[in-house]
Amino acid sequence: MRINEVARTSAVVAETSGRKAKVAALAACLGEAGPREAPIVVAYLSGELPQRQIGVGYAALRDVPPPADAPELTVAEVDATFTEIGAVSGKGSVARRRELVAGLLGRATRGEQDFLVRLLSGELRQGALDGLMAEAIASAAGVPAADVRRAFMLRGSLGPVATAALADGAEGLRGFSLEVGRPVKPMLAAAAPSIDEAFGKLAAEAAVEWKLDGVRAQVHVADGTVRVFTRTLDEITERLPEVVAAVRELPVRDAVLDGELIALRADGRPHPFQVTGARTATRTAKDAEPVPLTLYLFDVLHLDGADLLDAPGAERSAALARIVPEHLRMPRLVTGDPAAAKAMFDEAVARGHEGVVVKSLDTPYTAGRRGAGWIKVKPRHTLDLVVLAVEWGHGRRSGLLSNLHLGARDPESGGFVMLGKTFKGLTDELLAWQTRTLRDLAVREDDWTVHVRPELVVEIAFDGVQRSTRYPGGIALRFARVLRYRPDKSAAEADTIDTVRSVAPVLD
Ligand SMILES: Nc1ncnc2c1ncn2[C@@H]1O[C@H](COP(=O)(O)OP(=O)(O)OP(=O)(O)O)[C@@H](O)[C@H]1O
Repeated sequence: MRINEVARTSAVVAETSGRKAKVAALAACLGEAGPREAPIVVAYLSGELPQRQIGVGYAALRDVPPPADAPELTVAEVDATFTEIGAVSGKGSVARRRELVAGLLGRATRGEQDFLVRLLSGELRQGALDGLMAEAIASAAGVPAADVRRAFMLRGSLGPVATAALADGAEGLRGFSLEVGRPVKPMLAAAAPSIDEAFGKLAAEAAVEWKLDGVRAQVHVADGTVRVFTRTLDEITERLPEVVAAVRELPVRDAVLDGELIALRADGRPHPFQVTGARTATRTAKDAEPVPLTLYLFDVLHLDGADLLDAPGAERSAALARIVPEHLRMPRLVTGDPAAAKAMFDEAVARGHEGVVVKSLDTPYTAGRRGAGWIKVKPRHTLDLVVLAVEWGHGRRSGLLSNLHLGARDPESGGFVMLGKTFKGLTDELLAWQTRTLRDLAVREDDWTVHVRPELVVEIAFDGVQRSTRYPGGIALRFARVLRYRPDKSAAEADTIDTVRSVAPVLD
Protein backbone atom coordinates (compact mmCIF):
# COMPACT_ATOMS: atom_id res chain seq x y z
CA MET A 1 0.00 0.00 0.00
CA ARG A 2 1.20 3.52 -0.74
CA ILE A 3 1.68 6.14 1.97
CA ASN A 4 -0.36 8.50 -0.18
CA GLU A 5 -3.56 6.66 0.79
CA VAL A 6 -2.78 7.10 4.47
CA ALA A 7 -1.90 10.78 4.04
CA ARG A 8 -5.15 11.40 2.16
CA THR A 9 -7.22 9.55 4.77
CA SER A 10 -5.56 11.52 7.55
CA ALA A 11 -6.55 14.77 5.84
CA VAL A 12 -10.12 13.59 5.27
CA VAL A 13 -10.49 12.59 8.93
CA ALA A 14 -9.15 15.97 10.06
CA GLU A 15 -11.47 17.89 7.75
CA THR A 16 -14.75 16.01 8.18
CA SER A 17 -16.76 16.63 11.31
CA GLY A 18 -19.24 13.75 11.24
CA ARG A 19 -18.36 10.63 13.19
CA LYS A 20 -19.80 8.30 10.56
CA ALA A 21 -17.83 9.87 7.72
CA LYS A 22 -14.60 9.67 9.71
CA VAL A 23 -15.17 6.00 10.55
CA ALA A 24 -15.95 5.24 6.90
CA ALA A 25 -12.72 6.92 5.73
CA LEU A 26 -10.63 5.09 8.32
CA ALA A 27 -12.31 1.77 7.52
CA ALA A 28 -11.70 2.13 3.78
CA CYS A 29 -8.02 2.78 4.40
CA LEU A 30 -7.67 -0.17 6.80
CA GLY A 31 -9.50 -2.45 4.36
CA GLU A 32 -6.98 -1.53 1.72
CA ALA A 33 -4.05 -2.02 4.06
CA GLY A 34 -4.95 -5.61 4.97
CA PRO A 35 -3.92 -7.55 8.08
CA ARG A 36 -0.15 -7.21 7.75
CA GLU A 37 0.09 -3.46 7.26
CA ALA A 38 -2.94 -2.55 9.38
CA PRO A 39 -0.97 -2.01 12.63
CA ILE A 40 1.29 0.51 10.88
CA VAL A 41 -1.68 2.30 9.32
CA VAL A 42 -3.56 2.34 12.65
CA ALA A 43 -0.51 3.93 14.28
CA TYR A 44 0.03 6.55 11.53
CA LEU A 45 -3.63 7.53 11.44
CA SER A 46 -3.49 8.00 15.24
CA GLY A 47 -0.44 10.21 14.70
CA GLU A 48 1.93 7.66 16.23
CA LEU A 49 4.80 5.49 15.10
CA PRO A 50 4.82 1.74 15.80
CA GLN A 51 8.46 2.35 16.82
CA ARG A 52 7.27 5.03 19.33
CA GLN A 53 10.39 7.25 19.61
CA ILE A 54 12.94 7.29 16.82
CA GLY A 55 14.87 10.38 17.88
CA VAL A 56 13.88 12.80 15.10
CA GLY A 57 13.63 16.36 16.45
CA TYR A 58 12.29 19.54 14.89
CA ALA A 59 15.76 20.44 13.59
CA ALA A 60 15.81 17.42 11.29
CA LEU A 61 12.46 18.49 9.81
CA ARG A 62 13.29 22.13 9.08
CA ASP A 63 14.97 21.76 5.68
CA VAL A 64 12.64 19.73 3.52
CA PRO A 65 14.14 18.68 0.15
CA PRO A 66 12.24 19.23 -3.12
CA PRO A 67 9.30 16.81 -3.41
CA ALA A 68 8.95 13.87 -5.76
CA ASP A 69 6.50 14.17 -8.67
CA ALA A 70 4.62 10.91 -8.32
CA PRO A 71 3.28 9.16 -5.23
CA GLU A 72 5.29 5.97 -5.20
CA LEU A 73 6.46 5.65 -1.61
CA THR A 74 4.94 2.65 0.16
CA VAL A 75 3.86 2.21 3.78
CA ALA A 76 6.34 -0.65 4.12
CA GLU A 77 9.22 1.54 2.92
CA VAL A 78 8.33 4.34 5.32
CA ASP A 79 8.09 1.87 8.19
CA ALA A 80 11.44 0.29 7.32
CA THR A 81 13.10 3.72 7.18
CA PHE A 82 11.65 4.68 10.58
CA THR A 83 13.02 1.45 12.03
CA GLU A 84 16.41 2.21 10.49
CA ILE A 85 16.38 5.76 11.89
CA GLY A 86 15.46 4.44 15.33
CA ALA A 87 18.40 2.04 15.28
CA VAL A 88 21.03 4.72 14.50
CA SER A 89 23.35 5.27 17.44
CA GLY A 90 26.82 6.41 18.37
CA LYS A 91 29.04 9.09 16.87
CA GLY A 92 27.55 11.07 14.00
CA SER A 93 24.08 9.72 14.69
CA VAL A 94 22.37 13.14 14.46
CA ALA A 95 23.75 13.70 10.96
CA ARG A 96 22.93 10.15 9.89
CA ARG A 97 19.34 10.46 11.11
CA ARG A 98 18.97 13.74 9.21
CA GLU A 99 20.31 12.10 6.12
CA LEU A 100 17.79 9.27 6.37
CA VAL A 101 14.90 11.68 7.00
CA ALA A 102 15.93 13.82 4.02
CA GLY A 103 16.26 10.70 1.85
CA LEU A 104 12.76 9.63 2.78
CA LEU A 105 11.19 13.07 2.29
CA GLY A 106 12.95 13.42 -1.07
CA ARG A 107 10.95 10.45 -2.32
CA ALA A 108 7.61 11.88 -1.12
CA THR A 109 5.22 14.20 -2.98
CA ARG A 110 4.43 17.60 -1.45
CA GLY A 111 1.29 16.28 0.25
CA GLU A 112 3.07 13.20 1.55
CA GLN A 113 5.96 15.33 2.86
CA ASP A 114 3.52 17.45 4.76
CA PHE A 115 1.94 14.35 6.30
CA LEU A 116 5.28 12.73 7.21
CA VAL A 117 6.66 15.92 8.78
CA ARG A 118 3.54 16.31 10.90
CA LEU A 119 3.64 12.63 11.83
CA LEU A 120 7.30 12.84 12.89
CA SER A 121 6.83 16.08 14.82
CA GLY A 122 3.95 14.59 16.83
CA GLU A 123 1.51 17.14 15.49
CA LEU A 124 -0.91 14.47 14.29
CA ARG A 125 -1.05 12.65 17.62
CA GLN A 126 -4.70 11.94 18.28
CA GLY A 127 -5.26 9.85 21.38
CA ALA A 128 -8.95 10.71 21.20
CA LEU A 129 -9.20 8.68 18.01
CA ASP A 130 -9.13 5.27 19.72
CA GLY A 131 -12.91 4.96 19.84
CA LEU A 132 -13.33 5.85 16.17
CA MET A 133 -10.47 3.58 15.19
CA ALA A 134 -12.03 0.61 17.00
CA GLU A 135 -15.24 1.20 15.07
CA ALA A 136 -13.34 1.50 11.80
CA ILE A 137 -11.53 -1.79 12.42
CA ALA A 138 -14.88 -3.43 13.13
CA SER A 139 -16.37 -2.01 9.96
CA ALA A 140 -13.40 -2.98 7.78
CA ALA A 141 -13.38 -6.52 9.19
CA GLY A 142 -17.17 -6.92 9.32
CA VAL A 143 -17.23 -7.78 13.03
CA PRO A 144 -19.17 -6.24 15.96
CA ALA A 145 -17.49 -3.13 17.43
CA ALA A 146 -17.95 -4.58 20.93
CA ASP A 147 -15.66 -7.50 19.98
CA VAL A 148 -12.95 -5.10 18.82
CA ARG A 149 -13.24 -3.03 22.00
CA ARG A 150 -13.02 -6.12 24.16
CA ALA A 151 -9.88 -7.34 22.39
CA PHE A 152 -8.43 -3.81 22.71
CA MET A 153 -8.95 -3.72 26.47
CA LEU A 154 -7.36 -7.14 26.86
CA ARG A 155 -4.39 -6.33 24.65
CA GLY A 156 -3.95 -2.62 25.42
CA SER A 157 -3.11 -1.75 21.82
CA LEU A 158 -5.14 -1.60 18.60
CA GLY A 159 -2.49 -2.74 16.11
CA PRO A 160 -2.54 -6.48 16.87
CA VAL A 161 -6.33 -6.31 17.21
CA ALA A 162 -6.63 -4.88 13.69
CA THR A 163 -4.45 -7.66 12.28
CA ALA A 164 -6.48 -10.41 13.96
CA ALA A 165 -9.83 -8.89 12.98
CA LEU A 166 -8.86 -8.39 9.33
CA ALA A 167 -7.22 -11.80 9.03
CA ASP A 168 -9.67 -14.01 10.93
CA GLY A 169 -12.71 -11.90 11.77
CA ALA A 170 -14.64 -12.52 14.99
CA GLU A 171 -12.85 -15.83 15.40
CA GLY A 172 -9.48 -14.04 15.43
CA LEU A 173 -10.70 -11.64 18.10
CA ARG A 174 -11.78 -14.48 20.36
CA GLY A 175 -8.09 -15.37 20.61
CA PHE A 176 -7.54 -12.37 22.90
CA SER A 177 -8.09 -13.42 26.46
CA LEU A 178 -6.99 -12.23 29.84
CA GLU A 179 -3.42 -13.36 30.43
CA VAL A 180 -2.07 -13.32 33.93
CA GLY A 181 1.06 -11.15 33.77
CA ARG A 182 -0.17 -8.89 30.94
CA PRO A 183 -2.00 -5.84 32.31
CA VAL A 184 -5.42 -4.87 30.91
CA LYS A 185 -6.91 -1.41 30.77
CA PRO A 186 -8.68 -0.77 34.08
CA MET A 187 -12.41 -0.18 34.32
CA LEU A 188 -13.25 3.47 34.90
CA ALA A 189 -16.12 5.27 36.57
CA ALA A 190 -18.79 7.62 35.27
CA ALA A 191 -19.73 10.56 37.50
CA ALA A 192 -22.87 11.83 39.21
CA PRO A 193 -23.41 15.00 41.23
CA SER A 194 -25.12 13.21 44.16
CA ILE A 195 -25.75 9.84 45.78
CA ASP A 196 -29.42 10.04 44.78
CA GLU A 197 -28.58 10.49 41.13
CA ALA A 198 -26.02 7.70 41.24
CA PHE A 199 -28.61 5.34 42.74
CA GLY A 200 -31.14 6.55 40.18
CA LYS A 201 -28.91 5.22 37.42
CA LEU A 202 -28.45 1.77 38.96
CA ALA A 203 -30.79 -0.98 40.19
CA ALA A 204 -32.50 -0.54 43.58
CA GLU A 205 -29.60 -2.12 45.44
CA ALA A 206 -25.95 -1.21 44.85
CA ALA A 207 -22.58 -1.27 46.56
CA VAL A 208 -21.06 1.92 47.97
CA GLU A 209 -17.27 1.95 48.31
CA TRP A 210 -14.94 4.64 49.58
CA LYS A 211 -13.14 6.51 46.81
CA LEU A 212 -9.55 7.02 47.89
CA ASP A 213 -7.37 9.63 46.18
CA GLY A 214 -4.46 7.32 45.55
CA VAL A 215 -2.98 5.47 42.61
CA ARG A 216 -4.71 2.63 40.77
CA ALA A 217 -2.92 -0.70 41.06
CA GLN A 218 -3.52 -3.84 39.01
CA VAL A 219 -1.89 -6.74 40.80
CA HIS A 220 -0.99 -9.91 38.90
CA VAL A 221 -0.04 -13.07 40.75
CA ALA A 222 1.38 -15.66 38.34
CA ASP A 223 2.44 -18.91 39.90
CA GLY A 224 3.04 -17.07 43.16
CA THR A 225 5.06 -14.21 41.61
CA VAL A 226 3.58 -10.77 42.25
CA ARG A 227 3.69 -7.89 39.74
CA VAL A 228 2.03 -4.48 40.07
CA PHE A 229 0.94 -2.23 37.17
CA THR A 230 -0.39 1.35 37.05
CA ARG A 231 -3.48 2.47 35.18
CA THR A 232 -1.24 3.38 32.26
CA LEU A 233 -0.06 -0.27 32.33
CA ASP A 234 3.48 0.61 33.51
CA GLU A 235 5.05 -1.89 35.86
CA ILE A 236 5.97 -0.51 39.31
CA THR A 237 6.61 -3.78 41.18
CA GLU A 238 10.19 -2.86 42.09
CA ARG A 239 9.07 0.29 43.85
CA LEU A 240 6.59 -1.45 46.16
CA PRO A 241 8.21 -4.15 48.30
CA GLU A 242 5.68 -3.75 51.13
CA VAL A 243 2.76 -4.18 48.72
CA VAL A 244 4.33 -7.26 47.12
CA ALA A 245 4.85 -8.73 50.59
CA ALA A 246 1.21 -8.15 51.55
CA VAL A 247 -0.07 -9.80 48.35
CA ARG A 248 2.25 -12.79 48.83
CA GLU A 249 0.35 -13.60 52.00
CA LEU A 250 -2.87 -14.16 50.07
CA PRO A 251 -3.97 -17.76 49.50
CA VAL A 252 -3.77 -17.61 45.68
CA ARG A 253 -1.44 -19.01 43.01
CA ASP A 254 -2.80 -17.16 39.97
CA ALA A 255 -4.90 -14.03 40.16
CA VAL A 256 -5.49 -10.58 38.72
CA LEU A 257 -6.65 -8.11 41.37
CA ASP A 258 -7.65 -4.47 41.11
CA GLY A 259 -7.27 -1.83 43.80
CA GLU A 260 -5.94 1.51 44.98
CA LEU A 261 -2.64 2.36 46.66
CA ILE A 262 -2.51 5.19 49.14
CA ALA A 263 -0.10 6.70 51.68
CA LEU A 264 -1.89 6.99 55.02
CA ARG A 265 -0.82 8.85 58.16
CA ALA A 266 -0.72 7.14 61.54
CA ASP A 267 -4.27 8.36 62.26
CA GLY A 268 -5.57 6.71 59.06
CA ARG A 269 -6.13 9.96 57.18
CA PRO A 270 -4.50 10.26 53.75
CA HIS A 271 -1.28 12.14 53.10
CA PRO A 272 -1.59 14.74 50.31
CA PHE A 273 -1.79 13.00 46.92
CA GLN A 274 1.79 14.04 46.05
CA VAL A 275 3.14 11.65 48.69
CA THR A 276 1.47 8.63 47.07
CA GLY A 277 2.34 9.99 43.64
CA ALA A 278 6.05 10.23 44.47
CA ARG A 279 6.16 6.59 45.60
CA THR A 280 4.56 5.27 42.42
CA ALA A 281 5.91 7.61 39.71
CA THR A 282 7.87 5.54 37.24
CA ARG A 283 10.36 8.29 36.50
CA THR A 284 11.43 9.34 40.00
CA ALA A 285 14.66 7.88 41.28
CA LYS A 286 14.97 6.56 44.83
CA ASP A 287 12.84 8.08 47.58
CA ALA A 288 14.76 9.78 50.35
CA GLU A 289 12.52 8.23 52.98
CA PRO A 290 9.76 6.08 51.58
CA VAL A 291 6.32 6.48 53.14
CA PRO A 292 4.63 3.08 53.27
CA LEU A 293 1.69 2.53 50.97
CA THR A 294 -1.48 0.67 51.88
CA LEU A 295 -3.28 -1.44 49.29
CA TYR A 296 -7.07 -1.51 49.19
CA LEU A 297 -8.35 -4.16 46.79
CA PHE A 298 -11.82 -3.82 45.30
CA ASP A 299 -12.04 -6.24 42.38
CA VAL A 300 -10.83 -9.56 41.01
CA LEU A 301 -10.58 -10.28 37.27
CA HIS A 302 -9.07 -13.74 37.35
CA LEU A 303 -8.72 -16.38 40.02
CA ASP A 304 -6.84 -19.67 39.77
CA GLY A 305 -7.70 -20.52 36.18
CA ALA A 306 -11.12 -18.85 36.01
CA ASP A 307 -11.71 -15.52 34.21
CA LEU A 308 -14.15 -13.37 36.15
CA LEU A 309 -14.34 -10.37 33.78
CA ASP A 310 -17.83 -11.30 32.70
CA ALA A 311 -19.09 -12.27 36.15
CA PRO A 312 -21.52 -9.80 37.79
CA GLY A 313 -20.08 -7.30 40.30
CA ALA A 314 -21.59 -9.06 43.32
CA GLU A 315 -19.99 -12.36 42.34
CA ARG A 316 -16.56 -10.80 41.83
CA SER A 317 -16.85 -9.07 45.17
CA ALA A 318 -17.76 -12.35 46.89
CA ALA A 319 -14.75 -14.04 45.26
CA LEU A 320 -12.52 -11.21 46.50
CA ALA A 321 -13.84 -11.55 50.04
CA ARG A 322 -12.94 -15.24 50.03
CA ILE A 323 -9.25 -14.61 49.35
CA VAL A 324 -8.51 -11.13 50.74
CA PRO A 325 -8.75 -10.26 54.44
CA GLU A 326 -10.90 -7.29 55.35
CA HIS A 327 -8.04 -4.90 56.15
CA LEU A 328 -6.80 -5.20 52.53
CA ARG A 329 -10.26 -4.65 51.03
CA MET A 330 -11.90 -1.33 50.16
CA PRO A 331 -14.61 -0.48 52.72
CA ARG A 332 -17.89 -1.41 51.03
CA LEU A 333 -21.56 -1.35 51.91
CA VAL A 334 -24.28 -3.06 49.89
CA THR A 335 -27.55 -1.24 50.36
CA GLY A 336 -30.82 -0.20 48.76
CA ASP A 337 -31.24 2.68 51.17
CA PRO A 338 -29.93 6.03 49.89
CA ALA A 339 -29.74 7.32 53.49
CA ALA A 340 -27.33 4.53 54.43
CA ALA A 341 -25.36 5.26 51.25
CA LYS A 342 -25.16 8.94 52.21
CA ALA A 343 -23.90 8.02 55.67
CA MET A 344 -21.13 5.99 54.01
CA PHE A 345 -20.30 8.98 51.77
CA ASP A 346 -20.19 11.34 54.80
CA GLU A 347 -17.93 8.96 56.67
CA ALA A 348 -15.49 8.64 53.75
CA VAL A 349 -15.32 12.43 53.38
CA ALA A 350 -15.00 12.96 57.15
CA ARG A 351 -11.97 10.66 57.12
CA GLY A 352 -10.36 12.83 54.47
CA HIS A 353 -11.17 10.71 51.42
CA GLU A 354 -12.44 11.88 48.06
CA GLY A 355 -15.98 10.50 48.12
CA VAL A 356 -17.48 7.17 47.08
CA VAL A 357 -17.92 4.97 44.03
CA VAL A 358 -21.41 3.50 43.71
CA LYS A 359 -21.17 0.13 41.96
CA SER A 360 -23.74 -1.99 40.23
CA LEU A 361 -24.09 -5.53 41.57
CA ASP A 362 -24.77 -7.05 38.17
CA THR A 363 -22.49 -5.49 35.56
CA PRO A 364 -19.34 -7.23 34.30
CA TYR A 365 -15.88 -5.69 34.51
CA THR A 366 -15.83 -3.38 31.49
CA ALA A 367 -12.11 -2.89 31.20
CA GLY A 368 -10.84 0.28 29.62
CA ARG A 369 -14.24 1.94 29.64
CA ARG A 370 -16.07 4.52 31.67
CA GLY A 371 -18.89 2.03 32.04
CA ALA A 372 -22.28 2.69 33.56
CA GLY A 373 -21.53 0.10 36.26
CA TRP A 374 -19.41 2.39 38.44
CA ILE A 375 -20.44 5.92 39.33
CA LYS A 376 -18.25 8.22 41.39
CA VAL A 377 -19.70 10.85 43.67
CA LYS A 378 -17.54 13.58 45.20
CA PRO A 379 -18.43 16.55 47.39
CA ARG A 380 -16.75 18.95 45.01
CA HIS A 381 -16.83 18.93 41.23
CA THR A 382 -13.62 18.06 39.43
CA LEU A 383 -12.84 17.29 35.83
CA ASP A 384 -9.81 16.16 33.89
CA LEU A 385 -9.53 18.51 30.92
CA VAL A 386 -7.04 19.01 28.12
CA VAL A 387 -4.99 22.17 27.66
CA LEU A 388 -5.72 23.49 24.15
CA ALA A 389 -3.82 26.77 24.35
CA VAL A 390 -2.27 29.08 26.92
CA GLU A 391 -1.83 32.85 27.18
CA TRP A 392 1.30 34.70 28.27
CA GLY A 393 0.90 36.21 31.74
CA HIS A 394 1.09 39.88 32.69
CA GLY A 395 2.74 41.74 35.59
CA ARG A 396 4.18 39.32 38.09
CA ARG A 397 3.53 36.51 35.66
CA SER A 398 5.08 38.10 32.58
CA GLY A 399 7.38 35.72 30.74
CA LEU A 400 5.31 32.81 32.05
CA LEU A 401 2.57 30.87 30.28
CA SER A 402 -0.42 31.39 32.53
CA ASN A 403 -4.08 31.47 31.44
CA LEU A 404 -5.05 27.96 30.28
CA HIS A 405 -7.68 27.26 27.62
CA LEU A 406 -9.48 24.13 28.76
CA GLY A 407 -11.21 21.58 26.57
CA ALA A 408 -13.33 18.48 27.14
CA ARG A 409 -13.18 15.51 24.83
CA ASP A 410 -15.84 15.21 22.14
CA PRO A 411 -16.16 11.50 21.29
CA GLU A 412 -18.41 12.39 18.36
CA SER A 413 -15.68 14.20 16.47
CA GLY A 414 -12.61 12.78 18.15
CA GLY A 415 -11.66 16.40 18.96
CA PHE A 416 -12.00 18.78 21.92
CA VAL A 417 -14.56 21.41 22.91
CA MET A 418 -13.36 24.49 24.76
CA LEU A 419 -15.15 25.13 28.07
CA GLY A 420 -13.34 28.10 29.52
CA LYS A 421 -10.06 29.51 30.74
CA THR A 422 -8.32 29.68 34.07
CA PHE A 423 -5.12 30.94 35.67
CA LYS A 424 -6.35 30.30 39.22
CA GLY A 425 -4.79 27.76 41.56
CA LEU A 426 -1.39 27.85 39.83
CA THR A 427 1.55 27.90 42.23
CA ASP A 428 4.90 29.43 41.15
CA GLU A 429 6.21 25.92 40.75
CA LEU A 430 3.31 24.87 38.51
CA LEU A 431 3.64 28.04 36.43
CA ALA A 432 7.32 27.34 35.78
CA TRP A 433 6.57 23.69 34.97
CA GLN A 434 3.70 24.43 32.61
CA THR A 435 5.69 27.15 30.83
CA ARG A 436 8.41 24.63 30.02
CA THR A 437 6.04 21.80 29.19
CA LEU A 438 3.59 23.75 27.06
CA ARG A 439 6.38 25.38 25.05
CA ASP A 440 7.41 21.92 23.93
CA LEU A 441 3.84 21.23 22.80
CA ALA A 442 3.45 24.53 20.88
CA VAL A 443 2.20 24.35 17.32
CA ARG A 444 1.44 28.00 16.61
CA GLU A 445 1.56 31.33 18.39
CA ASP A 446 -0.29 34.62 17.95
CA ASP A 447 -0.03 37.82 20.00
CA TRP A 448 -0.83 36.51 23.44
CA THR A 449 -1.73 32.92 22.88
CA VAL A 450 0.33 29.80 22.33
CA HIS A 451 -1.70 27.02 20.73
CA VAL A 452 -0.51 23.57 21.77
CA ARG A 453 -0.95 19.95 20.78
CA PRO A 454 -3.90 18.73 22.88
CA GLU A 455 -1.97 16.30 25.07
CA LEU A 456 -1.61 17.70 28.55
CA VAL A 457 -4.33 16.73 31.04
CA VAL A 458 -5.07 18.97 33.99
CA GLU A 459 -7.44 18.37 36.92
CA ILE A 460 -9.77 21.29 37.44
CA ALA A 461 -12.15 22.10 40.28
CA PHE A 462 -15.18 24.26 39.50
CA ASP A 463 -18.41 25.44 41.08
CA GLY A 464 -20.87 24.74 38.32
CA VAL A 465 -21.67 24.75 34.63
CA GLN A 466 -23.31 27.70 32.96
CA ARG A 467 -24.97 28.14 29.59
CA SER A 468 -22.74 30.20 27.33
CA THR A 469 -22.93 31.64 23.85
CA ARG A 470 -19.21 32.32 23.81
CA TYR A 471 -18.01 28.72 23.75
CA PRO A 472 -18.74 26.15 21.01
CA GLY A 473 -20.24 23.52 23.36
CA GLY A 474 -22.82 26.04 24.59
CA ILE A 475 -21.60 25.67 28.20
CA ALA A 476 -18.82 27.17 30.29
CA LEU A 477 -17.30 26.30 33.67
CA ARG A 478 -17.88 28.66 36.60
CA PHE A 479 -14.88 29.47 38.78
CA ALA A 480 -12.57 26.89 37.31
CA ARG A 481 -9.26 26.45 39.18
CA VAL A 482 -6.28 24.15 38.71
CA LEU A 483 -5.84 21.35 41.26
CA ARG A 484 -2.96 19.51 39.64
CA TYR A 485 -1.60 18.14 36.39
CA ARG A 486 -2.38 14.51 35.52
CA PRO A 487 0.67 13.19 33.67
CA ASP A 488 -0.69 9.68 34.32
CA LYS A 489 -3.56 10.38 31.95
CA SER A 490 -3.54 10.76 28.19
CA ALA A 491 -5.84 13.13 26.35
CA ALA A 492 -7.88 10.10 25.29
CA GLU A 493 -8.76 9.61 28.97
CA ALA A 494 -9.83 13.18 29.62
CA ASP A 495 -13.46 13.81 30.56
CA THR A 496 -16.00 14.15 27.79
CA ILE A 497 -18.43 16.96 27.19
CA ASP A 498 -21.21 14.58 28.32
CA THR A 499 -19.45 13.98 31.63
CA VAL A 500 -19.20 17.73 32.12
CA ARG A 501 -22.97 17.98 31.71
CA SER A 502 -23.58 15.03 34.05
CA VAL A 503 -21.40 16.05 37.02
CA ALA A 504 -23.13 19.35 37.61
CA PRO A 505 -26.50 20.87 36.74
CA VAL A 506 -26.32 23.40 33.89
CA LEU A 507 -27.29 26.84 35.18
CA ASP A 508 -28.75 29.68 33.08
N1 LIG B 1 -13.42 2.03 45.47
C1 LIG B 1 -12.92 2.38 44.29
N2 LIG B 1 -13.32 1.77 43.15
C2 LIG B 1 -12.85 2.11 41.94
N3 LIG B 1 -11.93 3.08 41.76
C3 LIG B 1 -11.47 3.73 42.85
C4 LIG B 1 -11.95 3.41 44.15
N4 LIG B 1 -11.30 4.23 45.03
C5 LIG B 1 -10.50 5.00 44.32
N5 LIG B 1 -10.58 4.73 43.01
C6 LIG B 1 -9.84 5.45 41.94
O1 LIG B 1 -10.78 6.17 41.19
C7 LIG B 1 -10.58 5.97 39.81
C8 LIG B 1 -11.91 5.81 39.14
O2 LIG B 1 -12.40 7.06 38.82
P1 LIG B 1 -12.21 7.56 37.35
O3 LIG B 1 -12.45 6.46 36.43
O4 LIG B 1 -13.04 8.76 37.17
O5 LIG B 1 -10.68 7.92 37.31
P2 LIG B 1 -10.10 9.33 37.59
O6 LIG B 1 -10.56 10.23 36.51
O7 LIG B 1 -8.66 9.15 37.81
O8 LIG B 1 -10.78 9.76 38.92
P3 LIG B 1 -10.49 11.07 39.66
O9 LIG B 1 -9.67 11.94 38.76
O10 LIG B 1 -11.88 11.57 39.91
O11 LIG B 1 -9.76 10.61 40.86
C9 LIG B 1 -9.82 4.68 39.70
O12 LIG B 1 -8.94 4.71 38.59
C10 LIG B 1 -9.09 4.55 41.00
O13 LIG B 1 -7.77 5.04 40.88
